[in-house]
Amino acid sequence: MRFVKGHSTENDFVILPDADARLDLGPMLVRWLCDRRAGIGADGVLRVVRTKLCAEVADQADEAEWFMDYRNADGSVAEMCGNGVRVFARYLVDSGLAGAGELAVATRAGVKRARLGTTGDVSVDMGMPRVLGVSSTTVNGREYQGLNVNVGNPHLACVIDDPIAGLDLTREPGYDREVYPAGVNIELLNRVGDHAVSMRVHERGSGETRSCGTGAVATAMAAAHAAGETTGTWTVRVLGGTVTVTLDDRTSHLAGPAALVASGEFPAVI
Ligand SMILES: N[C@@H](CCC[C@H](N)C(=O)O)C(=O)O
Repeated sequence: MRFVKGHSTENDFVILPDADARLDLGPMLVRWLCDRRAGIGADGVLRVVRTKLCAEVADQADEAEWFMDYRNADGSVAEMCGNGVRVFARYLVDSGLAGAGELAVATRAGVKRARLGTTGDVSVDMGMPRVLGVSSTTVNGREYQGLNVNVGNPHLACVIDDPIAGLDLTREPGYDREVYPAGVNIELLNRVGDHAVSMRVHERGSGETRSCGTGAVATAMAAAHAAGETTGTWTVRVLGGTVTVTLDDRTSHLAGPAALVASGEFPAVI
């Protein structure tokens, strides 16, 4: 079985080319692929499959030839992955499955449109994030209030005064399971300058990661909200680099690097 390894700002993925939907991608295989000691190692898996062959997204096939079938490191399925969709687009272009320019990708959260050249950064239209209210999280015994934002997947983004560098995110932060029955991605952020924030994230299904694209959009939304703004461009610094989020009154865009770094093979039966 062939794989490609890619990342954006160190949020890393195993990419599995499966154009004809032949692969039975169960949670055990995903967990092995993502295992950093016994497997290949990644925060998640991106299966590359023809949209028309996947019943759950076949209605998007007229607009997007390829479906990003995203899985978290624990084997769970998620609706959307902002860094993943940019790495996915880079893979499609670099492998000749799509041309550079604007490129539609089917996801469980609907069609996303990426824009990229033959090299360089990838930008994606992430849609309008939905602010659903406020909620709170408990990290290292401290409670923080934040914004409940849906970016296709669920987020709780908290602007905090405590320095995020001092937080221990090795364990899952506490959250309100009535508000988030299917789990949540939790971002903690500090303002670090004019329209600039620094963010750490604990991802549902993957633990602390070095970046999260949907999390960066939720973060920009929370930072804008705290500043009394609804539009604008935000620099979001993460442990693995920097991404940019632009909010306008119709949609949001996420831009930043996306790179393919290795390829190889693993046995079909592991
Ligand atoms: N890292 C991703 C988000 C991946 C999915 C998330 N863990 C979830 O379960 O919703 C990103 O870049 O957006």
